[in-house]
Amino acid sequence: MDTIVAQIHALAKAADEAGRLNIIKALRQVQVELQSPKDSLMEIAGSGLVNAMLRVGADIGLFGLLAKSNTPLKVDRIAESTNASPQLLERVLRYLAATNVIKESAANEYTANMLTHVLADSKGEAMIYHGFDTHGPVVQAMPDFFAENNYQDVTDNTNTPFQKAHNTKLTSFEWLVQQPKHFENLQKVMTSLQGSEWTHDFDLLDDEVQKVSSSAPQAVESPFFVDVGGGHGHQCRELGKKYPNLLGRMVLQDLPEAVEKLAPIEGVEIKAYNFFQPQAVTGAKFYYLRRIMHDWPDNEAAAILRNTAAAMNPESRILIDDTVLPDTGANWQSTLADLAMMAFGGKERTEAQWRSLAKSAGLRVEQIHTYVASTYTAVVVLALE
Ligand SMILES: C[S@@+](CC[C@H](N)C(=O)[O-])C[C@H]1O[C@@H](n2cnc3c(N)ncnc32)[C@H](O)[C@@H]1O
Repeated sequence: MDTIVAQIHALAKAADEAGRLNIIKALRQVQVELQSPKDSLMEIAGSGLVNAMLRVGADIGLFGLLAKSNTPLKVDRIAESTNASPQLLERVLRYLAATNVIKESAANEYTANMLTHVLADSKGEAMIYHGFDTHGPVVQAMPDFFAENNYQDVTDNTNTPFQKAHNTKLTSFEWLVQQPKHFENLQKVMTSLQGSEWTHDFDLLDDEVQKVSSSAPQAVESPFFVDVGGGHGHQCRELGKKYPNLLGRMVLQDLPEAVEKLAPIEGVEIKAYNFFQPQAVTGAKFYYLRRIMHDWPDNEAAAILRNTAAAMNPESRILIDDTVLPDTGANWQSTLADLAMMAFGGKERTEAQWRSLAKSAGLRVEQIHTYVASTYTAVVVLALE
């Protein structure tokens, strides 16, 4: 068995990203095929428990404790540091080790594994809380919501499982900005999803950046890149690192609650902006919307695009950084993302859906730059019609 595992590790190490994902897909398939009906039913019975125990682990600081320790820790020592009883811990830790969240090193003794380190990081912790506190109740509400709404598609973001779960009439973002802790977790989660891969081999971007003088930083009156709904500004930072000549010509926009307390970012003008209002930065070369469109139903998504289009000149382009779903065979990650977006009124879109959305806002799809083929992640370039 160890030889097979070592061989799989070697294969994954030699593979590119698509190959790595294919190996995981094959392993999941093998697991399903090897499971007896009893195994499968037990797994279904326990679904949700891992998330609850992850939340408990984060609450008591378990992952940070294990990750920081150079040696394995006995349960009694963990109990002292966390104020949880050793008896409770013994049972919780045993389960977390059995589900590969932490590693059991000896009887009643535990250490961190790779996953523990991911969860100990502040972004991992934000994902635990976002998944359990914000998204978890929404998932629970989905079956009853669908039944009450006669199993119709979710197209109105004021009537979704989100409102049912959180007992609110507000849309998801209206609610989130009133819940600073939840909103902060979402922003942190966003900084952990993807880096600047979208810039790789993107000829349009490279060509346009070339045109920007590489001499002294220029005034922001002629902005080049506007990150609309850019959260904590991680994309502007990445772009500034890759293309220092853009410093001084980038603008970060997001809701006041997201940007008002943000520390300054070198070379980036930070502006509070609601994308349902007219876009005040006119004539920029690029308006970049990453993971924005998929948060909204078609009507709202078209309104955002129309507000942006009204600020564009014929040379301007909108860069939508999102998923382009394939017509068949979509993988579990993208289908999961689609249902997760549906839960508050958003959706992942196929190429035909992107084209029709662009047209409805007076725009045309000029190019689709797919930068991670295995996850269908692409920059959809829109120009004025
Ligand atoms: C899913 S996050 C994506 C953040 C960032 N673009 C990224 O890819 O990491 C959605 C972003 O849209 C922002 N947002 C939501 N409603 C907005 C609005 N009406 N105007 C401007 N930004 C908004 C949120 O604050 C959040 O930062």
